[in-house]
Amino acid sequence: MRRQALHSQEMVPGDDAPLPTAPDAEAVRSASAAGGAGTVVWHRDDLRIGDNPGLAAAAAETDRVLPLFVFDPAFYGERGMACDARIEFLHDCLRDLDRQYRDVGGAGLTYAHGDPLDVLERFVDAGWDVVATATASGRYGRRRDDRARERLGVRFVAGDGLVRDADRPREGWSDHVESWLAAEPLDWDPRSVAIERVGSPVDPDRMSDAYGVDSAKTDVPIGGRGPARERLRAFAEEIAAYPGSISSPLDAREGTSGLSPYLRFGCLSVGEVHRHVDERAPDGRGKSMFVSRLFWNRHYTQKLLDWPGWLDRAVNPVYEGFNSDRHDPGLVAAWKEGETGFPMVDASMRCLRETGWLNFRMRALCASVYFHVLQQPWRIGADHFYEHLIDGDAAINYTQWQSQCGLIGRPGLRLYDPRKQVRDQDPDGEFVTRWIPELEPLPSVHLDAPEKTPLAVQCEVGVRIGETYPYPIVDYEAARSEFRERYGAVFDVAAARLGDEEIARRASLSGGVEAARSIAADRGDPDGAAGDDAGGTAQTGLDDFE
Ligand SMILES: Cc1cc2nc3c(=O)[nH]c(=O)nc-3n(C[C@H](O)[C@H](O)[C@H](O)COP(=O)(O)OP(=O)(O)OC[C@H]3O[C@@H](n4cnc5c(N)ncnc54)[C@H](O)[C@@H]3O)c2cc1C
Repeated sequence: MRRQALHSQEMVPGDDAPLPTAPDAEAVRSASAAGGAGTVVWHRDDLRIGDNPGLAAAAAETDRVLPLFVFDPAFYGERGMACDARIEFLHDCLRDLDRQYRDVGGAGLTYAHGDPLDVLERFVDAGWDVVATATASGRYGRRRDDRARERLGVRFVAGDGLVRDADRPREGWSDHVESWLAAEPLDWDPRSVAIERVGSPVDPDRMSDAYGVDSAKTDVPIGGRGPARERLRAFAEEIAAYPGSISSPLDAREGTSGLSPYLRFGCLSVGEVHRHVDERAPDGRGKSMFVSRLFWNRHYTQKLLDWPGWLDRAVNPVYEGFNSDRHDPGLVAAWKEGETGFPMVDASMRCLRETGWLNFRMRALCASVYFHVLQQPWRIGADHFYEHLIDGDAAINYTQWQSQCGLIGRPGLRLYDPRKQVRDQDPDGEFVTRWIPELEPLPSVHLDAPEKTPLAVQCEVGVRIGETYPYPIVDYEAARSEFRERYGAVFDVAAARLGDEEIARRASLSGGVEAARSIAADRGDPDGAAGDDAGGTAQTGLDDFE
């Protein structure tokens, strides 16, 4: 059975938790009676004490804060859709957050376990207020936060650069983010507040034991602010090399910032990263390209804030269920295992499973081949990425998947050719043979399409395509043309749907509702005339955020 998604509507967390809800009500009551109640700061994906909107707001209003992290059973075990390596990374970040509080003279972080609402209720009943930093989440997190607000009066403090409560969030959006990035960090004075803690029987080690967390991944970064700051400092010094390192899967591992897991868990704020690079990194193309990526981070996160359906429904209803009738578990399994017969895809998928990270280009390639060539349902692929990525971020992962697959219905769909990617990004076959050692003996000139290697060469080097390594699992050219035909056949109808106010809003394009409407006007045909060039090879850059 496939794992239940965290964001699914039906999820009921906590019903099979192997640990009791903790700390218990009595422990909370007696700690509160001893020193009086103040404000609980409920940490979620903001695992830092600096530049933290929720914490800064609490510290400004009270002289007693209690930082709390609740281990939610929904994120663990079979239903959690998080690989053990991501959980271990989270646990590193939590130990580090505990240290951050102790380093400024506080008692540390209180750990709890259970349905967050049940845990928070114990504090509210004992007289505490609760504050949290607002975040963009899917249906599960949204429902949890709505209930926390309504039932317990939890206050969510915005400050992440996203536009909330606006009728048209995309109007003036870039200016808004730019001025947010230029703002001063949210400081607070640790000497002005007592940082309290309630003893609890749970901590990261106990959670790992209880849920059997034991990662087999390798080369995974250590979580926490120290490693994050070190990575940021080193990257800023080498930023000039960034543009040349982005596309190759080998160069990117050291040449891009590697900050994504730290941003995902909030060890660093986006603003802090921006400030450091702005002040310390040399001006040039590397710096401006990197800063544009920080905008993309906010852009894709804004999309999820604008419409939670990104996680489970095609943004353009015309593409809902596309490829579902062709679902072939054998093709999906081959893609997940790195056994498709397309070396760049297979090397990337094995690398993802083993290390939990891939550069942007290879993520896009694997998503493209999965949806456009193997023609499989997008969400199964997106869930697999989400499970294995250490930086697995619901907002970015699922919106990127839908964009890469072409589910928005805008022109400029990009189809990646896995053989060209070998020739362009790995001409010596270093990446491919690192992850597919069975191809090591093959001369690198054959690594883009091993099935075309002359039999005499195969015999000579002892690699038999079809035995040592699979033939391509589908005929690339035929599958691609078939996809283009199927996709193109409904493209004009899909483009027309972008003219609907509701669809235009949920698409959350960088140009807002107007941009969606103009696609509908230029390319849409509600009566469904086939767009024979739709899904063509147009290579849009990402500078328009798609
Ligand atoms: C199908 C697919 C799924 C993805 N899933 C995720 C995910 O779950 N989590 C995630 O953080 N990124 C995701 N990305 C975006 C991107 O691949 C990663 O952010 C990047 O590879 C992380 O490495 P880095 O920190 O060294 O990146 P850098 O190039 O150093 O970029 C710095 C930061 O900018 C942001 N960023 C960079 N590229 C993008 C982008 N295209 N979209 C949005 N933000 C971006 C990230 O926060 C990143 O950490 C996905 C991309 C694709 C195509």
